[in-house]
Amino acid sequence: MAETQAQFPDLKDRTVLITGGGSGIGAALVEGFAQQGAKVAFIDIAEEPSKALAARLSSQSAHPVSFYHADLRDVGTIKSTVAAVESDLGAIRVLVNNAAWDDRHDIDTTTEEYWDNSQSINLKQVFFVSQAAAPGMRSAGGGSIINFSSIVFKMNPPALSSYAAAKSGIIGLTKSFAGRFGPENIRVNAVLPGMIVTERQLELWLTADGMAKTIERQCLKRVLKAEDLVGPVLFLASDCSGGMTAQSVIVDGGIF
Ligand SMILES: NC(=O)c1ccc[n+]([C@@H]2O[C@H](COP(=O)([O-])OP(=O)(O)OC[C@H]3O[C@@H](n4cnc5c(N)ncnc54)[C@H](O)[C@@H]3O)[C@@H](O)[C@H]2O)c1
Repeated sequence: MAETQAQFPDLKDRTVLITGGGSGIGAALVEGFAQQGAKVAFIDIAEEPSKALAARLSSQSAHPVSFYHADLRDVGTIKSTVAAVESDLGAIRVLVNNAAWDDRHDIDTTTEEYWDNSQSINLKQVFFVSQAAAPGMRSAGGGSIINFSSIVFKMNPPALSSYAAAKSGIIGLTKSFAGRFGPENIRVNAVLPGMIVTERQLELWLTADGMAKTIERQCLKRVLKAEDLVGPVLFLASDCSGGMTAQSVIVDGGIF
């Protein structure tokens, strides 16, 4: 359940597309926007959890929540899926580029194939989903694009070089897109989460010791969860942040 109580009336009936909405932070965002009465579409590669999420939320939201199964590593698939969302729900006014793959790898043994695959999900698709959604936003009079980066690239992570490169690349991409699209009233901002405890993170990467060390570095002495991203993203999506673009918003409990 998304925890934010805030209401952003301008988001009601607005078409919102969230990539990687089937689990983790993306799923909390799907729920958060649905609670605002937005028309929410999300893309994911994970069929079962995504279908279950869409079914659960559709029964309790003003509009049905629409799941589109797609592999974002394929640019043709991105184009056809964005076109399908627009055809079903109208021009996308809010795009949240949330999907990613934070796999660990050793620099010495990383292959070209691994690198290309990692960049295609962590960076390349952010460009092409935004490129595909922008013309509709432009025709509709404007919009808001929110790109998920990470604080991790500032922390010298030894086993995340490709992911860190992509996440820092998203900052540059955000600023370039903001410059290009600002005159068309399309705002583009980045969000940099810190350690966000999700089921997947707990399964794959997080240990009790690692979590304690991160909380030690945070000003806020508690675990941050997916729901902690909902309020900041709703704010960036809403006209309440209408003067903000090209910015990086850190949500890390005060590490930076
Ligand atoms: N969880 C954290 O601690 C943390 C920290 C910093 C930044 N972030 C960023 O926040 C965002 C969400 O993080 P999360 O932990 O919820 O991520 P996650 O890995 O749990 O979720 C990503 C979603 O993207 C989907 N996805 C992966 N590959 C795909 C593909 N090829 N096509 C379509 N969908 C695909 C997955 O199925 C999943 O539902 C990511 O951009 C991540 O980099 C997370």
